[in-house]
Amino acid sequence: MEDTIAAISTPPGTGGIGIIRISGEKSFKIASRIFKGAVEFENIKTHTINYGKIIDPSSHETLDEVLVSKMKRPASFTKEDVVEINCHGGIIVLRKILGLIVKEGARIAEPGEFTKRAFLNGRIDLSQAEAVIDLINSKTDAGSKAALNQLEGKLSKKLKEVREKLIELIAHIEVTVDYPEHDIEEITGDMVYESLKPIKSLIYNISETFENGRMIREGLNVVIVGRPNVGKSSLLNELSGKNKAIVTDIPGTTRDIIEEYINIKGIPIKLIDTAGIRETEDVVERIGVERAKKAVNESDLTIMMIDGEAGIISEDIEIFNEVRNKRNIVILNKIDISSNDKIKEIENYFKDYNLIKISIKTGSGIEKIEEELTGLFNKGSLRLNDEILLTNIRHKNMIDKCMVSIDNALSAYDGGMPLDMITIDIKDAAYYLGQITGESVNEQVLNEIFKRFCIGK
Ligand SMILES: Nc1nc2c(c(=O)[nH]1)N(C=O)[C@@H](CNc1ccc(C(=O)N[C@@H](CCC(=O)O)C(=O)O)cc1)CN2
Ligand SMILES: Nc1nc2c(ncn2[C@@H]2O[C@H](COP(=O)(O)OP(=O)(O)OP(=O)(O)O)[C@@H](O)[C@H]2O)c(=O)[nH]1
Ligand SMILES: [K+]
Repeated sequence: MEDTIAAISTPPGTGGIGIIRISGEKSFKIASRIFKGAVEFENIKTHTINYGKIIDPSSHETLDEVLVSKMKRPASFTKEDVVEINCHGGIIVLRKILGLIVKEGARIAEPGEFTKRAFLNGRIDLSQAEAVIDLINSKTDAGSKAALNQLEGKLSKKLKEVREKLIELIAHIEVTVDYPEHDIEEITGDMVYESLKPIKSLIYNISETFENGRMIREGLNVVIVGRPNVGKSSLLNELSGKNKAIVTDIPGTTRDIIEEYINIKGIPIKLIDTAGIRETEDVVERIGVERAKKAVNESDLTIMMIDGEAGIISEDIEIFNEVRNKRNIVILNKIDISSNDKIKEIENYFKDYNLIKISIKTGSGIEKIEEELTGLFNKGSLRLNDEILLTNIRHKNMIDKCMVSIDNALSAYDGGMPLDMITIDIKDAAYYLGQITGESVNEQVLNEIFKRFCIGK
């Protein structure tokens, strides 16, 4: 018999209500021992919520006044008998009740164990279980929508279809190879080739969605660079609408990297304000400079800022040299106090680049930056509702391995290999898809995945 598991499923700390969840064969028996309400627990109807008290049967001490829900298997999250106790939120009371439940025969659940059981008992597949983690951890609206889509099984459904097609193909080849005398229609190399081609393009298309998927999950990485005092911190503050970065008129006040998540039309953007890329004798600042260079290398876009009042100086050019080969936009700031000559000079220097003129002080031009940022993302049209989106690097790796296997099968055919050799690659392809849905996944991968969950999930 599987252990009966229990955990506090609400976040640590004080809240209005705290929920303890119990799952497994003993959960109803345990609840009967500790719950006293108008109706005996065993007579409570499944999927109802009931008022009563939690009383320690050995000391007769009342621990809390609660609402208890009963969910009879298999119609529960884990597909096991589940009891949920809604307590008053204090951690002391919650721990006391959890202790009592353990004394009565349950054990404390490991992180993610409820969800792991939901997976092992077949209620959700592996990619859906992973979507639960993503949903919990999502930082933005778009990120949580993508996770919810995955939780609803859109990705799984597609991949299962493809995997079934591959398996049918393998079966057909095996019958052809092993029982040539049977009167089923024999499969030819050409037929295998023709079946694999559309699968390859489908897998390729799914793989391609990862670029957007990653951005949705993690946010677009945007790094702001420029020499001291051009207005980097001011821009970060303006775009984020908060006052996180320190704005001063002493050059070099941004000594380190400041990160801020913002949301423009539902698109998550991680803005990074740097100390500027430039050589310096100051040790503290030099570390900042190294980190700035690293941030630029990892960014999806860099915003290079120029001070329109001061015009271009050699330091601007040095900084621009670090980012000119990256995806970038150039911002001419402080147009409110820039002379026409300086503006012309800057326009001329950056005539082959995307130059946006703004004044953070007056607010002019800021919306052009926002358009530029959202435009990067799927050319501005974020269609999340019905699209499959790969957001998980593990899934992306498996999809790519699947693609390589299909490619190998196709080139094995081109190279005149016999059908039974080609099936080896097709089997690999099916195996990799199964690694995403959990149909061919091993214990170690499972443990890796579920340990990322929080306790009580
Ligand atoms: N109190 C509480 N809230 C919660 C959860 C929970 O476990 N407990 N969930 C946990 O993550 C999420 C809800 N997800 C759930 C998904 C399926 C089932 C469930 O019982 N499914 C059954 C019966 C469905 C039905 O009655 O139609 C099934 O699929 O067989 C429960 C919760 C979020 N909120
Ligand atoms: N007139 C005018 N002043 C601005 C504008 N944008 C920023 N400033 C001012 O320029 C000064 C420097 O701005 P910051 O945002 O601190 O510049 P920074 O690039 O982050 O500076 P460091 O941290 O030194 O690298 C502040 O006094 C701002 O108020 C603008 O559009 N017009
Ligand atoms: K600053």
